[in-house]
Parts: sequence; C-alpha cells; structure tokens
Amino acid sequence: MTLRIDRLDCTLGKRRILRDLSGLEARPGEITALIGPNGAGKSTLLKAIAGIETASGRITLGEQTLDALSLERRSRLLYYLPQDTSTQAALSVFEAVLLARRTQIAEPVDSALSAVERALKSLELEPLAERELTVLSGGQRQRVAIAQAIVRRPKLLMLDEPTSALDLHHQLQVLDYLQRLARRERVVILLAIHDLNLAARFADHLWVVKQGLHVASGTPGQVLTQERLREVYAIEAHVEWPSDAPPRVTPLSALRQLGG
Ligand SMILES: Nc1ncnc2c1ncn2[C@@H]1O[C@H](COP(=O)(O)OP(=O)(O)OP(=O)(O)O)[C@@H](O)[C@H]1O
Repeated sequence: MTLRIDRLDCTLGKRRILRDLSGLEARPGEITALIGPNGAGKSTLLKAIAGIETASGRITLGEQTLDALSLERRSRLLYYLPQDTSTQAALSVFEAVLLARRTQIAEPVDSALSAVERALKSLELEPLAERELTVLSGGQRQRVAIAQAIVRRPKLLMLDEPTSALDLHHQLQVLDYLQRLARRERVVILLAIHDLNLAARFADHLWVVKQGLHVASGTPGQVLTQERLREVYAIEAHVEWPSDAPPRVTPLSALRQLGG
C-alpha cells in the first residue's frame, strides 16, 4: 500500500501553507523522512494526510483515496503522532496504551492485554507500566506515545519529530525499532525529523519541503548534498558517506547570522 500525494494544497487562515505538492511517494516496508526548515509545512502535510487539516488534491494509500474517507475510517488505516505528546490524562502508562488499542480494534480483552504487554516490552516500558502519564519525563512520554501508535497496527504510521525528546540511546533504539517494524509488517512509515544524521542513517527515502513546496525527493545519498543543504537550510555542511560507518552530516556554518 504505497502512499501517494498529488497536487496537495492547503491554506490555513489567509496563508497558503502547502503549494501544489506532487510526486511524493512513501512505500511499505520503508521509512520515508520528511525534512525541511522550520515552518516549511512538514507538520501541516502530516496533518493533511491524517485529515486533521483540510487540503485539496489527492492522497491515496494503495487503492484507497484517503481524502474521500471519513475521519473514522481514515483512523483505522493510519495513525498520526503529533509533535507535542504532553497530556493531562489521569491514566497509567498501561491504561493509556490499552485505551489506544481498545478504541480502534474490537477484540477479546485477553488479546488486547497481550498486545499492550508486547508493545510495552518492545519499547522497554514495562518498568513504567504503573506510572501516571503526568509524572513522566518528556522522553518517557514520547516513548509511551510511540507504544500507543504501534499497538494500533496502522498501515500508515506518521510521526512528527518522534525522537526530539529522546536521549542518544533511545533515538537509535526507537529508529532501529521503527525500521524493523516497517520491514516486518510492511507498514508505511512517514516521519518528520530535523536530525539529518538520523535521517541519513535510518530513512530509505527522503522528501524535502521548503515554504510549502516539494524541493527534492530520493534516497538520502541523492538528496543530502552540500549544494542542497545550502539551498534548503542556508548552511555550509560537510557530508560523508563512509563505507564502514554511518553517514555523517556536519553543519559547519549558517549562511545568515542573527543580530547586527
Ligand atoms: N492553524 C494555523 N493557522 C495559520 N498558520 C498556521 C497554522 N498552523 C501552522 N501555520 C503556519 O504554517 C507554516 C508551516 O507550519 P508547520 O508546523 O507545518 O511547519 P513545520 O515544517 O512542521 O515546522 P517545524 O520544523 O518548525 O515544526 C508556519 O508558517 C506556521 O506558522
């Protein structure tokens, strides 16, 4: 079930945020990373695919035209994890993940409970199972939010900056887990991410968006060039693709400075 975006346009208030985005594809079994500067429209694009923001154009997942589906039917196929995972809900970690499962999948309680246990185990959240969500650290809450996402087994999983609050160990662990999940379950994973080293290492495919426009797409090796980083981010950067180590993107300097 490949995700395809064609002529997507989205206006919020009086501003045209997404401008005729076309030719974007995200395939099952792969991680597609959405990159671009602050305010480029990455979150808006994910929200438009999720049906949270209204957009014109065509969004298809396999044979299904997503924009023709009700929000409820869309939510059976896809899951969108927003950037902000803060919550006031008076629930334990276990209850929150169970609730995410139960609102989506009609099944016997035993099977729901074991799905929750598996999700908590996969993300090493078992020690936190009885903790209240409100007392968790930002990174712990982010991992719980990922557990809530995976327990629903969506065909399309969209995550907005899923590693922004995570320490280095958990960044690698979570992205490695998502990569294996995509491969094993043939899920389409689309994530917005600022860390280009992580994008280069874990994404199969990149989409670059700037000022609501599709600037480039392709493999990390095709997309992450010095010229493109200059054009998109206004930085000088050094890009290396060593054969015996992960790719490295080293920002050297910003081409515009703040202040006088
Ligand atoms: N509800 C809204 N009404 C009006 N403008 C909005 C609204 N939501 C977002 N925008 C504007 O749309 C533009 C794109 O925002 P978006 O959050 O999609 O960017 P982003 O690429 O995800 O940025 P970041 O990397 O900073 O998270 C921004 O200029 C933002 O101010």
